[in-house]
Amino acid sequence: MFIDISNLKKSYTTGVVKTEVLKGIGMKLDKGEIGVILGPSGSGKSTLMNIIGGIDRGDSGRIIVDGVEINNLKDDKMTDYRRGDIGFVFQFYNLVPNLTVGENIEVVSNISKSPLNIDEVLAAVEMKDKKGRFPRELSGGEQQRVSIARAIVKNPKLLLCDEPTGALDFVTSRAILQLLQQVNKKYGTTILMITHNAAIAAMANRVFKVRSGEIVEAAVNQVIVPAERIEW
Ligand SMILES: Nc1ncnc2c1ncn2[C@@H]1O[C@H](COP(=O)(O)OP(=O)(O)OP(=O)(O)O)[C@@H](O)[C@H]1O
Repeated sequence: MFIDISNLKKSYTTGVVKTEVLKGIGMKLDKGEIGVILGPSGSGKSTLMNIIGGIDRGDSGRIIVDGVEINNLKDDKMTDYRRGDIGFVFQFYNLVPNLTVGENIEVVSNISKSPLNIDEVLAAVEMKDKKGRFPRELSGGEQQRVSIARAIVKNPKLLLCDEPTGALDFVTSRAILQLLQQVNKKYGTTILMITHNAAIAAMANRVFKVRSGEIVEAAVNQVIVPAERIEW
């Protein structure tokens, strides 16, 4: 198992109020698979993903990623893990506005141990001809392509996508999902994606339904639907 989580718990305390956000999560994902996390707003999806990505820590439980128990890592090792092994894609792209497309990718490539070739990655996301543009000169879908290129240039073991199509229309969303499926095939990158959209689950190997901090259903898809055939 590439991701193997058991009994993960997490609470946040605001003032005197303690909220249990993750109540004993268990989930598994194999190397090279696509996993989709489905669930309503506030159910704990981003908290779970942030813990898997080393942005946050669980209070208790076991979180093994590629054979390493990450919840016990010292801060500097956690930073190495987050920087080296994990690619992040968010709903609102988070590109640096005063850097060009190429430069946005270069800043990540420069601090990576074994980066992929920038032009190859830009070609993979069909943005090679826009390398010199600034983010404001791109559509939302194009900005998301660049943010995917930035996430994969470091050749991450795991690509974490939090609502990657949340701000995009249907056609653009589907193109982005197709791109993620292509990245998964071309580079063998394991992908874990959060979405509100149940239709997207059809392109995943495994689907995890989260409600109020618990996995209420974990399903394995026998048939993986190509993203271009998904409708909603
Ligand atoms: N840093 C924090 N401090 C306090 N409470 C937090 C913190 N982060 C998240 N929460 C709370 O934890 C709960 C789960 O939040 P989380 O962002 O994980 O949900 P989500 O399923 O990703 O929601 P959405 O789909 O709206 O992004 C929410 O009630 C939220 O208010």
